[in-house]
Amino acid sequence: MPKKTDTLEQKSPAEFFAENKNIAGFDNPGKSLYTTVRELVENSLDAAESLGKLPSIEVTIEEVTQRQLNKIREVVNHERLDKELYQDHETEEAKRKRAAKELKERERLKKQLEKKGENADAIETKLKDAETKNAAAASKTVKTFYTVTVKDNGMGMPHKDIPDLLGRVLSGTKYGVKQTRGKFGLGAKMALIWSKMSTGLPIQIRSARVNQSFISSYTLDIDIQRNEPNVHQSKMVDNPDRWHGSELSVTILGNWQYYRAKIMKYLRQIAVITPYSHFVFTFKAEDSANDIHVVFARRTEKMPQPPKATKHHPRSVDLELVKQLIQKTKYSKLQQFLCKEFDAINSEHAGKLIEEMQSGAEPDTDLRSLTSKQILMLHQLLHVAKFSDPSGSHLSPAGEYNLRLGISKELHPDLVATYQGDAHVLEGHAFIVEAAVSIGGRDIKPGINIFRFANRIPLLFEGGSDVITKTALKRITWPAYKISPTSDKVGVFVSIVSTKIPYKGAGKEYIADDMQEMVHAVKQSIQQCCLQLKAKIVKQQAARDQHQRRKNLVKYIPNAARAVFTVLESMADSRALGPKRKRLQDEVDILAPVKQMRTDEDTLIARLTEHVEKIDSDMALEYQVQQGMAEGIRQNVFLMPLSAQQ
Ligand SMILES: Nc1ncnc2c1ncn2[C@@H]1O[C@H](COP(=O)(O)OP(=O)(O)OP(=O)(O)O)[C@@H](O)[C@H]1O
Repeated sequence: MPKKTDTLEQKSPAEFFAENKNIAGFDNPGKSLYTTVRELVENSLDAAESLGKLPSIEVTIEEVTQRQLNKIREVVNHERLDKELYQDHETEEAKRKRAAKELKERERLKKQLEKKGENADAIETKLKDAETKNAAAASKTVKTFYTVTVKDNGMGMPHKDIPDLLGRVLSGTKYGVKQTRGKFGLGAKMALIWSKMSTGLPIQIRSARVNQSFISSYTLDIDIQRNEPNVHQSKMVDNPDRWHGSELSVTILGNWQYYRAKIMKYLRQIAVITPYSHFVFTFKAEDSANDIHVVFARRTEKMPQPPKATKHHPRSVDLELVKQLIQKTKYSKLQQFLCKEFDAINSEHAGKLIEEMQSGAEPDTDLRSLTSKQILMLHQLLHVAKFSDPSGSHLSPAGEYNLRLGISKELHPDLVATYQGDAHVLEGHAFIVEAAVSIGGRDIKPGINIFRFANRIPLLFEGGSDVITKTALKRITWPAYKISPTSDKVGVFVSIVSTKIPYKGAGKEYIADDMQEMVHAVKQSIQQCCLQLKAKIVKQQAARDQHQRRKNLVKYIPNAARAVFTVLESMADSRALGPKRKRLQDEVDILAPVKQMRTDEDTLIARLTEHVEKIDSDMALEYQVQQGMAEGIRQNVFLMPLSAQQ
């Protein structure tokens, strides 16, 4: 029995997500800054790619101090009356103790670095870094705010839909069966909810559709209790240049200091997976000396074919979805409905399925007259009947070319191998796994460095539980491919695309490791890259061995020549030649040139060097021939004279 005081309450979706921000990746101010950038950038990429436009995206983060924020909000910045009331107040005694502790820590660090043999400049830089970190920690009670602005050249949003798209949680245009980065209709709204909770400032939007004569300009926030947009201002501004795209700007509480590395890593990885995009990133600090400006330039105009919307696969639909489809479809007859609304069912197949239902329904039964029982039977049958798998042709993987290009441009590895697998199926949704494995390169640490992507988004958090991390670390026998998982600098890049990425959670951080189909496809694609690398590594190793052998032989030539020449000299000098010595002299006749001083030590060195080089190139040729034969059947090429074409 509920207690009398128990009152029934209902929450709107916006309230739920405001109270459980971590579910959507807004765990703390730093992570919220990261997720805001990420959600806006991903919307921009979706918007440009769906138009078939090469994305050009500008990301700006501008530091806003509490004072500046108050000015924007028209709140008077008051002087503190009682300093002791404040968290950041430090007594003289506490200040003295902190300074002593920092000095001690500095000395300890200095000694440690000197012991490691670091030079004076490096020591000074590291001490400065440590001081900056201390200062950041000491000032952690001082809150910093940021205005995040992301501008794109995408398809823009219809004027009348903007309030709903950006001010109502769980509304969006990406719920269909199509590969998109966005899926939940949540990301941009979470940024708005966080801005409302942390600064109270609304979001600013400018947006224009292709060939639109005006630019929509909105200032809006969200009524969290009602899950409704709250429009402060809406205008249509002239668009003489026919600009199209969107620009969203939101001011939130954040922590650049702690999340700077993650944000930069995110941008760099998104540049790897979309080398056809152009990103301009600017950080405007309060002190302009700390400003950052980075351009991730477009390296190719070759964009993957955009993903296509597809139909629901019969194995992927639940009972509710079947009912919804029946309500929404424009088709009125059962047979038509089955073959038009589902993937993998043609008209004949639909007829057979209806017969198999044995429910009294006929191919031309009116859909709206189906009883609940008949719908139940249909749903059951869709999950037990045999259907061909979705083909995956509607998906848009990055492609081996783009993957290789992105990795080469950002990391400059010594070796890289790529592989794109066939389409596989998970709960009625097709997915494709692509992989690349690289060796060496810039900013890569010795060991296995994993880069995860899903629907061309980098995944940077919760890697430990992810199917890609677990497979790369536990299911690949690296030494079998002549790769050392501890001392080689190995980059493992895996990108999964699907109409439904099986993320754990709305934060889109990782894909679970408990789906056999996924585990198998990820493992296979990494292994295929490793096989290609093994062939290259073996060749490199053989070339290195050969080079070493030659080096060793050449190294001993002067000694050997000297020894041989001394022997020859003493033989030539010898007056008493026995019969055996005579025979040798007849057969080889090498002593005469020595006697006449036509052969000296240098001649021997030159001849020996010539001989080593000849043997070396003979062996190299033999090796090439063997390799050529080992690499499989060659196709004959027939050449004909140009005159034969007439
Ligand atoms: N830059 C943009 N250009 C065009 N449309 C946009 C842009 N940003 C957002 N939208 C529209 O607003 C909708 C809502 O965006 P939101 O980020 O809230 O969710 P989503 O991208 O659909 O899904 P998810 O929560 O998984 O990111 C999108 O579906 C899209 O239609």
